[in-house]
Amino acid sequence: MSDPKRVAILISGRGSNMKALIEQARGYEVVLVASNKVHAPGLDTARALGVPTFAFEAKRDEFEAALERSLADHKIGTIALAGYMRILSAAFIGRWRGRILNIHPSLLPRHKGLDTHNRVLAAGETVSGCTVHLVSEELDSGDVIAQTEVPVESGDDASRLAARVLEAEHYLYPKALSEFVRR
Ligand SMILES: Nc1nc2c(c(=O)[nH]1)N[C@@H](CN(C=O)c1ccc(C(=O)N[C@@H](CCC(=O)O)C(=O)O)cc1)CN2
Ligand SMILES: NCC(=O)N[C@@H]1O[C@H](COP(=O)([O-])[O-])[C@@H](O)[C@H]1O
Repeated sequence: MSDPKRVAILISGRGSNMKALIEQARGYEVVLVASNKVHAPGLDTARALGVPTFAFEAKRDEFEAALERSLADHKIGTIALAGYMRILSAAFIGRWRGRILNIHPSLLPRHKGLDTHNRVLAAGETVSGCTVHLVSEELDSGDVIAQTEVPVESGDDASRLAARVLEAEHYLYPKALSEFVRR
């Protein structure tokens, strides 16, 4: 039987949000870190923190089928995407509706998709931020769970803004997940 408090994190890269979710876990347990990239640096971080990992490189459907077997084996009830750089299939979303969260580095619904910080700067925004949202079939369009505003400062480039927003993400995501699993 799956348990909403048993969380799997999906990553594709360094996983700094994954590290924050593991280290600041309150009211939930991260029991698996999974990746579609076998050399994702975040996998080493997870192992160093004592969290079991699953990594497999395959076409989307094949990866998702193997992932779901691992999720079932670990009795996962909630999935947290953390820099997972792949679109989840509609079939997967349908089976996990309402149980997948993601963090996005803008104030959704503004600036969905990739290259977010450059687009925020190009739009002349004075305030940016990050959003924890439910994951639906349409990219970055699920219900908003939590948001934090972050100022855009004069002289910001994408890298400086990204670093400021990432700091806010590392606070927002664990807090939002802790409240989500208790809802
Ligand atoms: N079905 C959904 N899947 C995902 C969502 C979502 O809202 N619905 N959120 C994304 C968010 N994201 C990163 O966090 C993300 C955004 C865009 C892309 C993307 O365009 N990927 C391309 C190429 C990826 C690759 O190089 O393999 C693609 O999948 O065609 C990825 C991630 C996470 N998934
Ligand atoms: N659209 C998704 C997206 O842009 N996600 C962003 O990728 C970074 C991953 O960092 P991390 O791997 O260190 O957590 C984070 O800033 C996250 O918001």
